[in-house]
Amino acid sequence: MITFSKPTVEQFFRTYVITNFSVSNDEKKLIFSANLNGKMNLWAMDLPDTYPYLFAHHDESNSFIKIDPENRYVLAGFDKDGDENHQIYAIANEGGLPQPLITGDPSEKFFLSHLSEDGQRIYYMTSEGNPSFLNTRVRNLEDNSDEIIHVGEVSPTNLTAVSDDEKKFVYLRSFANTYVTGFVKVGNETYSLTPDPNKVHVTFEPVFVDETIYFVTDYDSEYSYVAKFDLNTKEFSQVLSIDNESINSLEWDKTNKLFYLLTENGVQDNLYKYNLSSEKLEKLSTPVDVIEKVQVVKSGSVYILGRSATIPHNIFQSADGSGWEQLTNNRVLGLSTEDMVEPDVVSYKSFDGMEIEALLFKAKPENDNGHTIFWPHGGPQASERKFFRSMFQCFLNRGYTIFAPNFRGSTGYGSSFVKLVEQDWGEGPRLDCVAAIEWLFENNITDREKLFLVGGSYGGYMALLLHGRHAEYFKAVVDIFGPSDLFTFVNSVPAHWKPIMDRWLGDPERDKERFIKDSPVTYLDGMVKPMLVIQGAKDPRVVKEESDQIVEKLTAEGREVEYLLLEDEGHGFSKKENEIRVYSRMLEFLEKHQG
Ligand SMILES: CC(=O)N[C@@H](C)C(=O)N[C@@H](C)C(=O)N[C@@H](C)C(=O)O
Repeated sequence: MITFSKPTVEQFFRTYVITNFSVSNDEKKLIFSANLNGKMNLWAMDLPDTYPYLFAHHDESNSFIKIDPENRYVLAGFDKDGDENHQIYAIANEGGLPQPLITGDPSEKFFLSHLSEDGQRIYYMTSEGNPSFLNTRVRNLEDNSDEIIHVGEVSPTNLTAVSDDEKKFVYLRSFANTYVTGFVKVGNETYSLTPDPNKVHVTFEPVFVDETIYFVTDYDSEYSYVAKFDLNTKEFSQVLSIDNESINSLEWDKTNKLFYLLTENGVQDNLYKYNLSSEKLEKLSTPVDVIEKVQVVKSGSVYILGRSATIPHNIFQSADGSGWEQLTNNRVLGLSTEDMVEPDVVSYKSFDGMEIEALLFKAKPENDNGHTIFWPHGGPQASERKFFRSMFQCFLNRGYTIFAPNFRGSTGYGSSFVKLVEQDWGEGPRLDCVAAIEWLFENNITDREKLFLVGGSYGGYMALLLHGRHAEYFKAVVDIFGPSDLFTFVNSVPAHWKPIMDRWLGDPERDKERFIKDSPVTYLDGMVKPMLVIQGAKDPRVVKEESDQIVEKLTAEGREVEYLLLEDEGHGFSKKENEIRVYSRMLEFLEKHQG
């Protein structure tokens, strides 16, 4: 009989990511962004035909897709090599090469906010002339006029909703990830959507429904809920909350007068349907655990993009939220879901008794190499969830067990929990990681001599910090674009992040002692284990200098450090060949240091 060899790294990394999609009003065209041909491009399906064809070729990451309601053109945002300076392009309705529409100097950003119902006016935000707070402008496609309608001030300000008559505008102003206020502008009048904008809370997902603005907020609450602002009485009131779940997105079905609500519940999402007139809330079953986008079209059909731990990104459609048809067939080359690993959701007590949830991916006995990878997630105000990562499934297949804790500061566990990392990047979350490691040993999941540490972004920062302060736990460490020095990091982030750095991380002068204590570079002497550092040269969030400096300093001390720099990537690896290069190198590095 013919026997086949074990799956290769290449097999896992030939899985594609779908980052976004949009369906035309008539549901004849579905456009999605994916790296199907190795780089990120736009692909389309002429529904009900689900065979994808190349729709727009640009080889760059996409930030949005918007189809003209009259099907004359498509708008899309692209950056350059991961620099996140997204600009707005137009594509013919039949597809082709994107042509610049609202663009400027390559260092500027242009974000789509809203396209008018008739497809004639494009509302957008730009860094041009206001890099920290952003300005809002409207481009009229009929006469090509372009005017400013709002000057951002105080903090980054985003136009988030426009009424059908284009006379009322909702703006959100961010002071932190956990402090976002909303206000509506009607003529010369401005009203706060919540009773007191000076109270710390978030406001997002505003939707105009006749004379009411529905939105999501955690105003005076631990979990975010749906609230409304009555434009006639100017009154705020609560509409709907779901016990212990944070409502995260709100999609309005205009035809059936109902909302699709997406909630974040720890490591997975739930989808609900809420009928506005009957006030009936219905929980829907979904084909995936984590949903990244929901779109409801004119007919009332609902489309979702999502993934589970063993199911890569796919797009599904349902007539009414019950029963899903899978439209894309994105799968891992030659492997079934049974060949992969579904995580266990576990929890452990941290140093102060706080309960921390975590995902434990156990290597299958036939693959198990006895080693564990400890993975602190990025963000930090994000979480590790039940979503497919080709890197995880590949490493599991090679025999590594993976442990990913949702340390304090992670999202999905209420507003107070997520705030615990603010102005405390290096103490509480680090001790949660240390408690997790001890828990792995105590429960015989991991052998003391067989632990690796791998993390990206904030997870890379945590990997560096844990390495510097607790090197005894690890055999070797992989840092993927992690901040290495909080003093240099705080000054090098994108301009529109700067106004929120104080609440998020702190002030380098006021908090000098803490910045020193929590900066990985303070602990160079402790970084004695072999290390691999990976960085995208165009990363605008954690700039190349953050990795350069730690590599230079450790090399000067004679430590064992490998450095992989990718010239055409930013904060992530969007190009297939780069992804394969990065993860093959990581695997080689781990195998070399198994001992
Ligand atoms: C709204 C927003 O973008 N806020 C940013 C300050 C933010 O939280 N960004 C994170 C998603 C991020 O990029 N963090 C880096 C450091 C990481 O990936 O960990």
